[in-house]
Amino acid sequence: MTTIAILGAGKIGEALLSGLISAGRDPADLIVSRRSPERAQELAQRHGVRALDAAAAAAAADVVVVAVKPQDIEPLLDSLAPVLAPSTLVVSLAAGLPTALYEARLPAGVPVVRVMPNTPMVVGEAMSVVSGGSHAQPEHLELTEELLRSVGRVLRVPEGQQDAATALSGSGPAYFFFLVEAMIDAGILLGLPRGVSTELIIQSAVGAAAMLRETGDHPVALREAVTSPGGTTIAAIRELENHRVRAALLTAIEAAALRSRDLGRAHRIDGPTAG
Ligand SMILES: NC(=O)C1=CN([C@@H]2O[C@H](COP(=O)(O)OP(=O)(O)OC[C@H]3O[C@@H](n4cnc5c(N)ncnc54)[C@H](OP(=O)(O)O)[C@@H]3O)[C@@H](O)[C@H]2O)C=CC1
Ligand SMILES: O=C(O)[C@@H]1CCC=N1
Repeated sequence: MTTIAILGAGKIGEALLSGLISAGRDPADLIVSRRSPERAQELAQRHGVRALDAAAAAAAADVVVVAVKPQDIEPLLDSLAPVLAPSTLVVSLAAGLPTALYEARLPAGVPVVRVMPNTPMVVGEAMSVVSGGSHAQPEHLELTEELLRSVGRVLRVPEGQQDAATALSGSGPAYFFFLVEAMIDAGILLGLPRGVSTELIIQSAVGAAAMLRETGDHPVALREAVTSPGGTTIAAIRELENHRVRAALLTAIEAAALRSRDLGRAHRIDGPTAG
């Protein structure tokens, strides 16, 4: 069986861990690592997996998933370099970090695949966007995609599209949660009990998402079908347009992509950037 080490089992790392276990992967084949050994042990006990420090976990694994914050990558790669060889596949989930950074810091020939997943992997509904580095062979991409398909959908893109993908689907669930939160508050403003407002909005979100996926209809057509002449929806849409919500989304998502690019640029490929 393939042994998988998740280095940095925080929010997205634990989401992957629980998604893989729910999808039927044997916990005996999974290892987790966190900076705090106590937190790693606690997580390991909760999921019935092993906890090791990063270097020991990587040495014992066939696939090393890197899920630390981009700011924490340098010391981690320094600790992994002595234990990794080209027989181990490195899968990076970190926003902004190019495969070239890993390739420069790890032994020659280690295959690296860059992935931008998202948290809905806890319910098997992730969107994961995958790109291979220069030593990644078709079998490395296929193995990565097989793992990620067990927790959702997978799309392969050129690495140059990863910052955009990060802004769209990596961060995307947060935009929907933000919208839902605001819509629930609107129900409170209108005098509904919070529980009622929450149920109305969540079911509307689930229903709208299911229609988008299952009908394949364009979002404009689906919105137009809700928007009766002289009715309630167009009154709300006028306010959304007055408040430039569409422009705000374009600017917000562009800001996320620029931030992803900057996170990558903060690391010189041949060594840490001073200051
Ligand atoms: N959250 C999300 O929705 C998504 C996040 N990502 C990417 O995933 C990465 C992690 O993000 P997120 O999960 O939100 O962050 P978290 O802070 O929740 O998790 C980061 C984890 O890394 C651990 N860590 C740091 N250094 C080491 C080390 N040397 N060895 C082992 N573990 C270490 C931390 O351990 P400790 O807790 O003990 O300090 C922590 O658990 C980022 O690069 C982000 O860009 C990608 C897609 C979506
Ligand atoms: O906010 C972040 O930086 C990470 C990457 C994508 C989602 N969360």
